[in-house]
Amino acid sequence: MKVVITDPIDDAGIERLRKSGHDVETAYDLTGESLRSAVGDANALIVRSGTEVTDGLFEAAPDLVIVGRAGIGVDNIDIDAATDHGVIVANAPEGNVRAAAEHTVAMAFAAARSIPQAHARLKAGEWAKSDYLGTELNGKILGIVGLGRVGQEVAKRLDGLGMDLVAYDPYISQERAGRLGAELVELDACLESADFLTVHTPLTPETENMISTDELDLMGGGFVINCARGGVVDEDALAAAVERGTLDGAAIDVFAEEPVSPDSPLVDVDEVIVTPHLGASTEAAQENVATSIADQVDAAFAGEPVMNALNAPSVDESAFPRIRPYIGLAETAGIIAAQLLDGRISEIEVAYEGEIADEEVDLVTASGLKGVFEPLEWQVNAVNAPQIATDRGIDVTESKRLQSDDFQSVVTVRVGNDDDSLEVSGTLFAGGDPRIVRIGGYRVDAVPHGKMLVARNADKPGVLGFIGSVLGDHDINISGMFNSRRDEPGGEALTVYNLDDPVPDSAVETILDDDRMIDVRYLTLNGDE
Ligand SMILES: NC(=O)C1=CN([C@@H]2O[C@H](COP(=O)(O)OP(=O)(O)OC[C@H]3O[C@@H](n4cnc5c(N)ncnc54)[C@H](O)[C@@H]3O)[C@@H](O)[C@H]2O)C=CC1
Ligand SMILES: O=C(O)C(=O)COP(=O)(O)O
Repeated sequence: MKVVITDPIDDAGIERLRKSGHDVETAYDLTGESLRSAVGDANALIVRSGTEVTDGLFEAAPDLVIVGRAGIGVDNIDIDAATDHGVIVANAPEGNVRAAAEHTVAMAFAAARSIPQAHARLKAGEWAKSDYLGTELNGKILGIVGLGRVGQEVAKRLDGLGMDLVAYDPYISQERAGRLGAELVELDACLESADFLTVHTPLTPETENMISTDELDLMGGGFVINCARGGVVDEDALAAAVERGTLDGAAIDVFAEEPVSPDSPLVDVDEVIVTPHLGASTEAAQENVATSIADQVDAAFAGEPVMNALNAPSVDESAFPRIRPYIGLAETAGIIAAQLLDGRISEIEVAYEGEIADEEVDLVTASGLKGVFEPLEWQVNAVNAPQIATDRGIDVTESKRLQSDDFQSVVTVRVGNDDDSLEVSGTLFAGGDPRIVRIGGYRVDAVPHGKMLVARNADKPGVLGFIGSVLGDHDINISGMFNSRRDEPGGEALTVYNLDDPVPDSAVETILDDDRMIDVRYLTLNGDE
């Protein structure tokens, strides 16, 4: 498989991918057409914050399976577009957290003691000792906006250095904040009390410019640190607030546009200290995120769960071996169900009975949907199947029942519309052998594989012989067959055939022409033609 890496990652990740046998290409600092052509035949794309992964890029890379972000922030990746194209987006949310937290602490000290400014003047030959009277962090109040992974690590470190903590994060509990020694407050209260304000939220429409002129005015002094994302703090407002003395200073690692223009007001104001997005740039962090992403790319190629997928159903690694065989079974049940129902499908139910009902089945359900959509020839996989269902106005439900009447576990895909509905159930026999055990109201025992014919007919003598002879006339060999009768003798019957040879339309028509036949469908599974 081909992996294209468009922002520098640690060699450990590249080596891991090469060891797995992938063709790894690096193509840094590209934009526009050259970026599009670099990813044209990629199966995986690995980026950091330097590559904008847009809808257009997905269009240019039709074979992409996964975009791996060797780091945390995914604001540079159009995840909706990825989902539309059936591409997994995964990040590495753990590996650089400590690096980002340490950089934040370093920036707090650097701003409080004017280290960069003093350093520059001394290097220029000036002994400016009397110009710098710093601020101690000890005893001051740290306001944290966004108490997630990085925010919490910052809290622990600065609590240990004698700061008092307040935090604003509408999505975490008071109890969790309390465990970190932080008082959870509203944003205004956080701003009013903070001597140092540090932001650690992702950049979203909600957080963009959430700290602007009015918010900075509430601080009325102190320092603002942004080692999260450019644009969470309004850059012009921040530069102006420092310049007019509303704030004592600021320390900024991330910018709305990167690389930041030398003309940016933040670069211009002396009391604003800046670093070029270095929060994650430690050896340990880079090795962590690069290897984490390499492993996830490998998993995606192998069809295994991608641990930090952001747009695909996630599965616990330890549970995956238990649900794995049901992924294919649900897909097969979906394919069969979709081909046996007439008319547009407007609802799909994926139902679980028995032991499987006790598992995390999001991925199995998504595979059932994929199966239903596959015969409709929509470009679909388990990533975009739920989205496709929503886009097409198809109601999807999932149901679970811990009891199963006949088998250890049964997965059923039911498709329906206003006129009709049809369900196909499957189970796994010992050794993981998939079997279809119910089609519509019929109990069957059919091996779902390759070329199949499903026939519904009046339960009358000679019908099976008739179908067999039509197939024989067309040189079609029957490798397996299961006949099932519903109700009383003389009612309706359903027969599932496994065949060695394809069935031409003419054979289906000849069979259907017989009065005793109700319906005949030729299906192919597992990519068979
Ligand atoms: N400078 C650098 O090199 C690095 C920057 N980062 C950035 O740091 C930021 C935080 O990363 P993590 O802590 O890992 O993310 P996280 O997802 O663990 O935490 C984010 C927190 O922000 C909170 N939040 C979301 N919307 C909010 C809002 N409107 N107001 C207040 N809180 C809100 C969430 O509830 C969550 O607790 C991200 O933007 C990430 O990209 C991360 C690593 C390195
Ligand atoms: O992980 C993050 O969110 C970061 O901001 C790190 O960005 P980078 O990988 O250094 O471009």
